[in-house]
Amino acid sequence: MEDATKNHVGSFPPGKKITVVFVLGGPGSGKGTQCAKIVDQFGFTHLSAGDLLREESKSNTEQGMMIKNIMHEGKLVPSDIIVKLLLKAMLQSGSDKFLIDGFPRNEENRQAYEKIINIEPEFILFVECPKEELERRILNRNQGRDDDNIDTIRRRFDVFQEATLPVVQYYEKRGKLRRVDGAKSADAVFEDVKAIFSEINTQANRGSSLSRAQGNPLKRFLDLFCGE
Ligand SMILES: Nc1ncnc2c1ncn2[C@@H]1O[C@H](COP(=O)(O)OP(=O)(O)O)[C@@H](O)[C@H]1O
Ligand SMILES: Nc1ccn([C@@H]2O[C@H](COP(=O)(O)OP(=O)(O)O)[C@@H](O)[C@H]2O)c(=O)n1
Ligand SMILES: [Mg+2]
Repeated sequence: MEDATKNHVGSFPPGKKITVVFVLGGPGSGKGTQCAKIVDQFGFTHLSAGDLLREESKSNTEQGMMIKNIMHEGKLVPSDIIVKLLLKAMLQSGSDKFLIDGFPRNEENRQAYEKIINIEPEFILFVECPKEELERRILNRNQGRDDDNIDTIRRRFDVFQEATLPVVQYYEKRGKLRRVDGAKSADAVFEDVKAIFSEINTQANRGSSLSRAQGNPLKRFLDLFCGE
């Protein structure tokens, strides 16, 4: 991977409110589809953890090859890698409203995010959909994805069940979960999504999501990952 210390990626302007929404749901539930609609209507910056990893996997490095193999197996990439990619993309975007799609997918992802980025999510949009429908959608997705084959799909379902659902429950216990029925048409799902996002828009002036007490996230990132 490119060494972030060699790039000036900037930092979040001090005092600026940074809004983060996590978007979770089974593989094929329509996370990416809804995120595109939210971007159009609410002006968020969409960061797909899977897309960032797919891009990184193209680099002709040991890490690129490792990511490619893990994704092909339907397993989860180590959290430090994905959190680094997310933070870099957030800082480079210059945006202050982020939809983080497909993250956190396990407890380790969640803890790494808290340690390194630590911007309290406004809420977690959870797109629910039955397994049979997920399988049907993925097999018809036609995006040429290496992991959209029946063997990998089954393993991704297992990972979702075993690793991601506990994270969903974690946020549910804290009153942060906003569920939508993803089995409806994409436009019908978006009607429900709109209602949820309109709610945060009207609360836009309620204090900062960014925990300033934690200091500059870029500095924490460099300290934690790049040593000296
Ligand atoms: N509500 C929906 N009804 C039917 N098909 C959908 C719906 N939402 C998305 N799709 C289709 O299902 C596939 C998976 O959607 P995608 O947004 O890539 O899901 P995810 O990002 O959760 O894996 C895509 O081919 C997409 O066009
Ligand atoms: N937080 C994440 C997100 C994705 N990934 C990897 O990326 C793959 C594809 O993720 P994705 O979000 O693009 O998949 P969909 O849910 O959109 O089908 C996952 O199966 C994992 O191998 C990961 O390791 N960690
Ligand atoms: Mg997706």
